[in-house]
Formats: sequence, C-alpha cells, structure tokens
Amino acid sequence: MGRYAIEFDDLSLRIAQEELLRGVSGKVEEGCIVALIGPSGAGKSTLMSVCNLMRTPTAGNVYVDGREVREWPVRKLRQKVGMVFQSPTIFPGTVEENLAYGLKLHGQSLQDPGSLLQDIGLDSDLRTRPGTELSGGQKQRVALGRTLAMQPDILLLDEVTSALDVHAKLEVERTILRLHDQRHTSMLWVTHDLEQARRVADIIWFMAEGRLVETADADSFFARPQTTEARRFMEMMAEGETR
Ligand SMILES: Nc1ncnc2c1ncn2[C@@H]1O[C@H](COP(=O)(O)OP(=O)(O)OP(=O)(O)O)[C@@H](O)[C@H]1O
Repeated sequence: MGRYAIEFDDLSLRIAQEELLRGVSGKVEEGCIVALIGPSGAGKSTLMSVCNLMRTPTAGNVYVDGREVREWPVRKLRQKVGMVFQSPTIFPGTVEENLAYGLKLHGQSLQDPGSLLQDIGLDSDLRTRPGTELSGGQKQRVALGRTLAMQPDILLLDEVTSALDVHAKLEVERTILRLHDQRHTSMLWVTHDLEQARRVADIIWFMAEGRLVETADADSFFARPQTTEARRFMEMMAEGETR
C-alpha cells in the first residue's frame, strides 16, 4: 500500500435500519486537504467519525497510515487523528489549561504554550484569561490549539468556521492553512461553504446519500462537476446564494 493518510475501502455503516455510509472507497494522500461537501445528511460527519473510531464500520475497512483503525490502540489513534467541531468546547480554566487539556488526559504537559499561542494566532496576553471570556473565533482557535497540541498527523475539521462571523471565519481559515504549510498535516474538512472549499482544498469529495459520488481536484470540480448529482447540488447552492 502507498503512503496514504487515510484510505477507505468499501466502507459501509448502518445504524438500526439506516444506511449512513454505502460502499465508500477513497484515499487521502499525505499532506493533502480534502474538502468534503454535499447535502445535509449525506454522511460527511459520519465518514469522519470512523477515522478515529468514534463510530465503527459495519463493513469494509478504514486505514490510517496504512493500518486498519480497529488495529490501532484507540488512544494512539486519537492522538494521531485530531478532530475539531463546529462548536468549540471550552472547559472552566485559563486558555493555557484549555490548551493543555488533551495532553493532560494522556499524562503529558504542554511544553511551550507561547509558541502554540503564536501558532494559533492568539496574543500571549490571553494565556491566563479564562477560556469562557473569549470571543467565538478565539474559542475556536483554542479548540484547534488543544487538538494541535497533540501533534496530530491528520486533522478532521467538521464545519469549524460555520458558527463564526465572516472576519473570524477567514482568520481561523488562514490559521489552519498556515499550520498546514508548517506541519503538512493531512486534512478532511467538511464545509457547507463552497467558496471556502474552493479556497482551501486540493481535492473535493462530493457525498450524497451515504455514497462518495465524485472525487476531483478542486479546480476541475469547480470548473464543472462530472456527475449529475454534483452538478445539481452546485446549481442548488448557487440558487440559494442569489435568492
Ligand atoms: N445515531 C444515529 N442513528 C441513526 N441515524 C443517524 C444517526 N446519526 C446520524 N444519523 C443519520 O445519518 C445520516 C448522515 O448524517 P451525517 O451527520 O453524517 O450527515 P452530514 O452529511 O454530515 O450532514 P450535515 O451536513 O447536516 O452535518 C443522516 O441522515 C442522519 O440523520
């Protein structure tokens, strides 16, 4: 097997009678940013959740760095595959304590809070500030920093900017791209914001009804999707914007 950060091999996931994922196969190259787009309920979050075993596949396999997820020690897998969500979780305590939270769970401490703050674009004065006093964008940076403190090789980003205003969204987006340049982290990035997908992604994966319907490099996807489903989706999204 070549060097892929993540590889999905005929992956399916059913909960009760519901088919959440249906035969998904695809590969994320190391250091690549894949934007996962598609209608609500397509299975985008579900696909990400199997990468760190928050959910277990019903059939098929998921390989992280060439090793099937169920063969990884879970703690190691979750250190290697970090996840950031739409709504940042901020624990009681200072920004620094929030940044160190994941490491502490792993019996480690944060070695260089100053440089992490710099990496996530937060002023060093904020280090001792209660996390709950931050703005939405700052909280999302702290959530990102907490995940990055674990030195993940892979980042799963689930609509991480959708709760932010335009300014904060672009700031967080830029921070993520800068970190990507520095650390070459591989990323699966779910977004409903097609302009964002166009700005950040190398590759687009379009999902619908639990299937990975189309994969393409971002430029060719946005020039013209190949499948009818993706074309319809793009038209629908464009109509929504002009309404
Ligand atoms: N625990 C569950 N039991 C049954 N069905 C579920 C469960 N969790 C999610 N689903 C269903 O699985 C489907 C896929 O959900 P998922 O959240 O992965 O979609 P999504 O593409 O990320 O959607 P969105 O863009 O709205 O976040 C949806 O139809 C959802 O209702």
